[in-house]
Amino acid sequence: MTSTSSNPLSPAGQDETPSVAGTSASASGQFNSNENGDESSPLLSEGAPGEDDCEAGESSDSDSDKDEVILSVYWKNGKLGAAAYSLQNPVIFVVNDIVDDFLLGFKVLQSLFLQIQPTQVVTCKNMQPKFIHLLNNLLLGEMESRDQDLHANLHLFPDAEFRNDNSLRQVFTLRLPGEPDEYPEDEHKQFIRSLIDTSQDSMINALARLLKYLNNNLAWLCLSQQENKILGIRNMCIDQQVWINYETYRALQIFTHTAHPSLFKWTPDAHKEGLSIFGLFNRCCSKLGTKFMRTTMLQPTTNLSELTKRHEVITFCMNPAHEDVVKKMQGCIRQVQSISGMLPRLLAAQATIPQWKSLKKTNHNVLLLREICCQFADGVPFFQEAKSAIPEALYRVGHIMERIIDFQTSEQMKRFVVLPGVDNDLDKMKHTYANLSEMMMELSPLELQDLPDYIEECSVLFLPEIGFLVSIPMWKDYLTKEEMQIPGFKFKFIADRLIHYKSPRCRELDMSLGDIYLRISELELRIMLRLVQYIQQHIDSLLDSLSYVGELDCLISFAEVAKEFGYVKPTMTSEQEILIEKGRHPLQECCVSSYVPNDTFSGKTHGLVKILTGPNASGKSVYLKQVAVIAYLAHTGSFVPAKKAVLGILDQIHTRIQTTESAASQLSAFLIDLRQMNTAVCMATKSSLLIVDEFGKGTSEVDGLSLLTAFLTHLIRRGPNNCPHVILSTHFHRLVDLIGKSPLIKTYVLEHIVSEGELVYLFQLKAGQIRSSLAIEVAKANGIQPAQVNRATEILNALKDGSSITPILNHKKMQPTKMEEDFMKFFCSLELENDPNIVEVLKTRFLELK
Ligand SMILES: Nc1ncnc2c1ncn2[C@@H]1O[C@H](COP(=O)(O)OP(=O)(O)OP(=O)(O)O)[C@@H](O)[C@H]1O
Repeated sequence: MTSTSSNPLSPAGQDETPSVAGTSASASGQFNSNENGDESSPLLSEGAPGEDDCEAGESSDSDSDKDEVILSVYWKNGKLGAAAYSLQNPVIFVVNDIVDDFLLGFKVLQSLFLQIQPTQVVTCKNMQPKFIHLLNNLLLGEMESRDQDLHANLHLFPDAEFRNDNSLRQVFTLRLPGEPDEYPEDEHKQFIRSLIDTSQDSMINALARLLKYLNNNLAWLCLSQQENKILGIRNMCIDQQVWINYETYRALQIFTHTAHPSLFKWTPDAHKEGLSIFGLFNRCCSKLGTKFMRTTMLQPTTNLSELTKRHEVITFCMNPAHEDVVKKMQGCIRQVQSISGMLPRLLAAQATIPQWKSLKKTNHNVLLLREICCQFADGVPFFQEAKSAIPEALYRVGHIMERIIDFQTSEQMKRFVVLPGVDNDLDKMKHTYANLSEMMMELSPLELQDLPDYIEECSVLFLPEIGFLVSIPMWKDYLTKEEMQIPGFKFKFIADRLIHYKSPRCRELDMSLGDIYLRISELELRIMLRLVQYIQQHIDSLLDSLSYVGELDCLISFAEVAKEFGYVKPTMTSEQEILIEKGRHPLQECCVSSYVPNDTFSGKTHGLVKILTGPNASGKSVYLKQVAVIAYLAHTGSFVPAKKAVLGILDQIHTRIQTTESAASQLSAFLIDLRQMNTAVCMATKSSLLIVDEFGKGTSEVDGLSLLTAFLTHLIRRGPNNCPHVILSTHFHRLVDLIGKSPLIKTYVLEHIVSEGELVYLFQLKAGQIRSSLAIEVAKANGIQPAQVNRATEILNALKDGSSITPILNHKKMQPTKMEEDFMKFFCSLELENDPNIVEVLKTRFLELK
């Protein structure tokens, strides 16, 4: 893999990172601490060193090995953010928020550990127990390999310290050596914002806590406050994952949230998916599949074997001979439900009957799916995995549930009812309980014998918790309290003109059988608890199986889209190349009547830097996005919209396409552009793809052109072995001349023809370069007023010739009036030479005309 996939915190990792061109010098890690030992750059500007407020014990061993790597992680709402620092490479690395959760096995957290190999971990103690448990285990593994004590290294801090506002404030206390000392507060904040994306809540929380931890442990870490030991801050890639930031996701329309159109359904969170890649691909038939697809799209992978595995499933599902099998699989998947929501209730033995039913149905269908997968295991490793991903133990779980729960009666009684044959005592009690009515019928005549003669009828009944009662219809319309008293019988209550009494016989029955219902319920509850305990042992297997089902659903969905739109399987290689034949933009091709496909060849032999020019609206942006989307899709395991695609594994996809100004970012549009460009140039390796659409248009042409030239020159100077794939479009036609010649650069235009002043777009990419964006022709074709088009043409011609341009306000006067024309004619007819009265003559004639 590429250099970024190694531990970036190692000193070697630092060396491999290129130095930075552009604004953010500190991000390069090339700065040294303040040479004068000036106290104006402390490690952190706030907080008292030497104390630590964490709950776990701290190692205060000042002689400890100083190869300390501190990782701070924060996980909330399914998003993990992290920040890390090592003493040997004193740069902070941040990992922007990324989807990770226990259903996905916290894969991101695990690869972060493998990559960073932290010696200290800082996190919030209110994280889910599963998260803390995993951290413990990971750290334990790490510590075992280093022969260190676990508890000295896991630091849990209260939740209150991870509040976004406080965290951001803490982050702004960070002073970096690249920043001028005299920066006022606002500019300092803007400087920090230009380095990291402050909208990434989890990352900011993790970073803030890391800074606080470092600040409180200066002495222990052998850092002096005078010495600035944080030399920079950089974004970090996670191993086996393609680095893509949120701006790129937005620019490529991977996800698009639009507010819900229904006024009734409107809430601040009511979003629905707009036109997006996710929307196009999501044909999953279960929530698990949709969730898996979202995660897959948020975690494009560089793992070749994983991608090959996904491709094989898609190929299988696209085969017309397997249509029925796929339908059967989908039938099962539809019945599978995500049980994570019901888990707390289930494990607390409080699951409702519908929840038990859904658990049983889910388990049953997961096993059916396993059987289908096993039938086709030969040649499809993903199906082979079904055996281990869906363990046989689940058969037993299903069998036990079926054997124990009487679903039909449970539904009627709205409580957990156990089937006969599970417990002898229970069966006996139920038998007695079932025979109670017969017994009570036999008792009624006996009770009537003991009653006064004026009472002609009675019955015996049983009420749970009250016990046995004699029920007598009212023998008079109105009965006084005294009249209701019957010797030997104790009055209980009246309901529906029936008076209920406790007789001596009832009291005896209460003693022997009265709590039978309660005992039955208690025994059934105990059986349920045992069942829950058993299920709990297999819950992880069930959750793993659900993740397998989600993945299968997602891959079937990929296959359906690939089939419908004619996508092909990309060949993934470890070479530095992107070879796409007749590529298409998956969304754009659905929006135009006929889409023109285009090729993309990038690599050492084809050139790594492509500069695209073309008239406005000739298809440059669409082409750039098309390449990025195809490259991106290939790393999700999906097929791609092209005739043929061979793609070298990419470690990062950067784009500078769309500027989303937001109040939250508090950066101007141009600063956002700069940050995106700077991040790309700093991070990109030879295996990265940079897509740049019209960088520099947010400032003056000269400034924009200069910056773009500088960024590009920096990348090209890295040579064929280190230059990333760069595809950029620009209206700065002098760019190519300014950069100079290099075999790495190839120039392209999007074909068009101008016929009789009319511009016709062909959208076909061809080698070449244009010198004009034909904006005036575009304006004409798009209904701009002829007067404005003419004036624009006039100015353009004047600029080309270098002649002067008459300001628009004087322009009208340029058109001579009739009087002026007459005057000019008269003027031309004069013999001017040697006429001393010429001025007087002219004046007189002018006044005459006026
Ligand atoms: N390959 C294509 N086939 C068919 N239509 C296309 C193709 N590419 C682009 N178009 C159409 O052209 C329109 C303009 O494309 P695009 O926005 O990419 O132009 P542009 O060159 O980037 O323009 P500008 O320089 O003004 O930003 C698209 O909205 C789409 O309708």
